[in-house]
Amino acid sequence: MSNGTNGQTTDAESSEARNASQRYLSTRGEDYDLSFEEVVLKGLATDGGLYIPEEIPSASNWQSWKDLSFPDLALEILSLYIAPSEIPRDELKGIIDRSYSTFRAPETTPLRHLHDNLYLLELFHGPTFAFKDVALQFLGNLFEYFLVRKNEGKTGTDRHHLTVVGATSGDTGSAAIYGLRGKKDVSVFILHPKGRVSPIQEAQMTTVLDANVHNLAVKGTFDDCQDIVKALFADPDINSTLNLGAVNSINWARILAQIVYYFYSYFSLVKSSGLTIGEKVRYVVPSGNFGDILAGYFAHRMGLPVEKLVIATNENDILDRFWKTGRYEKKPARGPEAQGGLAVDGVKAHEDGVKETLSPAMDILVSSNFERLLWFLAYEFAAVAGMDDEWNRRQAGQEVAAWMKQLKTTGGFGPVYRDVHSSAKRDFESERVSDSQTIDTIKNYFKKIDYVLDPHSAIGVAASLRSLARSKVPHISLSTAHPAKFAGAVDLALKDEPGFNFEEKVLPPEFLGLEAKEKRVTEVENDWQKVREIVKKQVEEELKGQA
Ligand SMILES: Cc1ncc(COP(=O)(O)O)c(C=O)c1O
Ligand SMILES: N[C@@H](CCOP(=O)(O)O)C(=O)O
Repeated sequence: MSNGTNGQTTDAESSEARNASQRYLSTRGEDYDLSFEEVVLKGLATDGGLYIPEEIPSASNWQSWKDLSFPDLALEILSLYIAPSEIPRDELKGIIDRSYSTFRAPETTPLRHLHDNLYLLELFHGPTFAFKDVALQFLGNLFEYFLVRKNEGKTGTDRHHLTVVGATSGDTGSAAIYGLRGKKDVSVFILHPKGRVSPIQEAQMTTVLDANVHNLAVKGTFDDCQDIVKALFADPDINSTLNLGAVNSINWARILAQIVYYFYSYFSLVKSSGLTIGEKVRYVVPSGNFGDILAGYFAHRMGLPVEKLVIATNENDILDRFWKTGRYEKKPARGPEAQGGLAVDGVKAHEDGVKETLSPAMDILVSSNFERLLWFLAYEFAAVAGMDDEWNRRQAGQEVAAWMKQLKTTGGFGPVYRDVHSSAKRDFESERVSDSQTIDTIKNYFKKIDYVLDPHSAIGVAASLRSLARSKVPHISLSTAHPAKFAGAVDLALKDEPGFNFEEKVLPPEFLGLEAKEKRVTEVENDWQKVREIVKKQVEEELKGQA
């Protein structure tokens, strides 16, 4: 283990200065006792696992945070996971303040009352109009902070250069690019599935012409892009020579930053409704890679009064099927969909099993962050045996490693032990929403309250309505993107509605003329070794230019 503090302290000293919630381990058990800086810069663990804190901190004083601004609340929450010996509090505050100064809404993530007990948490007021900005503005500034510190007094090839590689189904890519464009000592490579992101999302990424930004259009699906990224991280050659960094939600900092808006929206609700602090609410989260809702799980475990976290999937429903059956399986669709034809809803399914839906950012077959939840479930299961913490952690790591191996070799695993499934059902419920239900929801809310939902947020609202039929507590439904990013789906739902005009009602001035701007993008085969060569060559050129 390295000390992660620019050589100022020994390993033992820096480890001691960190609480258990500020020390990190891998979900597959082989990597442990890492610092926050190490896990942020490494992204993916050496054993292929994802980093998690050794312990989720209990925030006994959370109620005292009620009147804090978004950045001040972020400082309180993030400080529990980042030791001041790693980032002094005033410097962490500086990083946070810079990150949220770019948001258009004064509250950063405003809460809107839709009707009755249903509230919408608008997460799309950042630079790229999607919830990813909340974490990626922070991560971009965090990378910069670590690099400036590492490179102090260094010149030429002695400088630490970070090569960021990320996979996107549309939103992570542009948010990462906006968070990292023009930053010193960083090259960014974003892989998107060619033709499977919306035209605005594609333009947001490819019209950024900064020299350190590279868009790669992969002939394949989002899962193929994600697999290529993971294969690059697993390759010792490129990983160590190019210092790979992750911007996807495999990077722990992504999950961490998202915990903040669960608390913030709870306090907004307390202040704007009759809710008494301490009463329970439900959060409903449009889900794909399981990163957003996992942040809600952390908030809940830290003490936030959550009755249930409701997972809302589109027709790519691996998560929904797990909650219903206890089995986690990619399982290609049966029937006409499996032949690549049109299914009931007009949804196109590809041979690989991924369906092309109207909510493309959630067209994901394998949800990478689910692995983090599995670790906590396996830990809880192991703890029943009454052994010590170290034993429980080892057991959890072994269990997760075995499940992941089975997923890789057979395409699925399960059913998991009954107690593991029950623990998952204690905290979560799930709903699957079809394309036609998505369209109906967009239509209904436009007619009912003159509000335009994007298709992903509409999935959350449709799931919320079902959940409201089971529970009377207030529901906070997460709105994950601005509707202008998904003009096709919105237009399909609303084009015949009297009074609807996309340009006037939906399009923000920032998107005007975007698609006509100059673009830069490279088409690549669905082959990780070919991608590796492109990345290597490009970084070498950039480094030569700097030497
Ligand atoms: C607009 C939008 N909604 C929902 C999701 C799903 O979030 P998660 O992958 O964190 O589950 C994504 C992307 O992942 C997204 O871009
Ligand atoms: N929907 C995402 C897919 C990548 O997920 P991530 O949260 O792991 O980065 C996207 O829009 O790119």
